[in-house]
Amino acid sequence: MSLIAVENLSVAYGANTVLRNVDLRIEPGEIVTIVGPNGSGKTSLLRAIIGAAEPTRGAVRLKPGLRIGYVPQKLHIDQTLPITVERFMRLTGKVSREDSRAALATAGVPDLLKRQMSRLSGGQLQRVMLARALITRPDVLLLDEATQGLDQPGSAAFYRQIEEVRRETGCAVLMISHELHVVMSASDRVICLNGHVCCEGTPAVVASAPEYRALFGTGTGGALALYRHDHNHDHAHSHEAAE
Ligand SMILES: Nc1ncnc2c1ncn2[C@@H]1O[C@H](COP(=O)(O)OP(=O)(O)OP(=O)(O)O)[C@@H](O)[C@H]1O
Repeated sequence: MSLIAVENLSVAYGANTVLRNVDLRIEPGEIVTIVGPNGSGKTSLLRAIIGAAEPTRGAVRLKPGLRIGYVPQKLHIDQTLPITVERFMRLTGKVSREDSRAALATAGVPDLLKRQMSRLSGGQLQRVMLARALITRPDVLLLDEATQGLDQPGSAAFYRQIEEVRRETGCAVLMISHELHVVMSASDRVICLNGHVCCEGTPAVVASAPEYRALFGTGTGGALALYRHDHNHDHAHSHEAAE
């Protein structure tokens, strides 16, 4: 059974239908990326999956007992409110220090427990958010543009961390991103959304699909070129280069 099965889903806000007849399945352990223009319904799709948006048609079926970890788009930390990473990790429930440490280690930031949230860099903050989502040992991680505000090497490093998390925990990943070329190389499957599923498939298939090209225009050539470029290098080398 799929972890998540979205069947003929439509979502509307009042009279404004933002998703129409969307079908999507997430299988264990796969990394799936949703791309699409602003306002194309990407966040609404994630909200429908976590039960925060009501379908007007169709359904979202979750595997019984499915554990979901959610990393939101951006968290605004009040600079005047002192809170350590350790406290932040415990805000949503009873979490042992060992579990916090383990989750931070999996997220690639093992030494941040005592740090102030407001003093973290953008990349560190996103990893702490990732760690918090990992605390419940999710079967699937949902990430909503988790690299917003990071520079390109920062984003690339974050996505490599996601691959590492998948390798270590075996969880599936469904993420939204605007950074097509960075994300594409980290994804097993890409879904191009524009109110409906325009096209989907492996990164290379989607990048060359006419529907995708129509939506992303001139950016597409660059994305495709970069995607190919990434794969012309062996992995060890490209990892070093992007650090
Ligand atoms: N709570 C809401 N009430 C009314 N309209 C909404 C609400 N949330 C989103 N919308 C509208 O639904 C459409 C889809 O929004 P959504 O946030 O799902 O798109 P998105 O693809 O994630 O966009 P972006 O890339 O800009 O984050 C937009 O036109 C938006 O204005």
